Amino acid sequence: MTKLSVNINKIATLRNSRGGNVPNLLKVATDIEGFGAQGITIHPRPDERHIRYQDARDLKDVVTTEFNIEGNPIQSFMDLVLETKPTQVTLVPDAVDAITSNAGWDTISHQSFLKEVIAEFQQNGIRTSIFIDTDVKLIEAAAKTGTDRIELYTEEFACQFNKGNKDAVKPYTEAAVLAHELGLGINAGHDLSLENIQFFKQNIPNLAEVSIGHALIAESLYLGLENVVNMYLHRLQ
Ligand SMILES: CC(=O)[C@@H](O)[C@H](O)COP(=O)(O)O
Ligand SMILES: NCC(=O)COP(=O)(O)O
Repeated sequence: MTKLSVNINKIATLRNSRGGNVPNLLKVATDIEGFGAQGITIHPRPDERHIRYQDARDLKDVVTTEFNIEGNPIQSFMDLVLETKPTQVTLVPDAVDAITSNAGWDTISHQSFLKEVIAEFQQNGIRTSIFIDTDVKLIEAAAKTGTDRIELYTEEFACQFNKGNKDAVKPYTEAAVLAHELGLGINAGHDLSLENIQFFKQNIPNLAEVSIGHALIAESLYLGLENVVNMYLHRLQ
């Protein structure tokens, strides 16, 4: 079974746009769990443009499924994760000014740094995952960091799938086979959607978890619009 961890960054984006507490991030997380999702993912960025560090602290007491915190392990992020002790930390090498995550780790040149931070998280009972591209050498080097899992960075797959190029899944299949042989757990995420998720799942052996946010929230808005417009019309009769 592949677990679905819902990334709620975009709920925080919407909340922050008005400065109040609508939508209520904690209630949304609880409801998503109630609807059956097996995890909640957040990606607090240093500028706190969506998820705030305080959200991570508040969610810690609310999330009852798998809690996954993603981010670049700068000192403030490390302190937050060690304080909140989520189920899993996903390390992402994103620049401070990145609009969204746009690269996986170079696990060769950052090998000793990754080893060090991964060991610290694991000593504190936190499962680790590394956001990574499909390159064989990077997967082999990831295994040497001691990480529990990798998260395959799926933007390129999603982009090619959208253009009708289904062969784009092949490097992901090969990376997953190799990762499994090396004893790594396999997660995946970025731009996964209702359109591409079934095909991706069918082609990736041992896929433990996907984290999905942007498309899932956009699809929820769209699929919910008819219902809500009609509820307003009913109240206006
Ligand atoms: C690692 C990853 O792919 C996601 O966390 C993605 O970066 C979502 O972050 P944003 O919501 O800030 O785009
Ligand atoms: N790790 C990927 C994630 O949490 C969500 O990415 P996206 O669906 O918002 O692109």
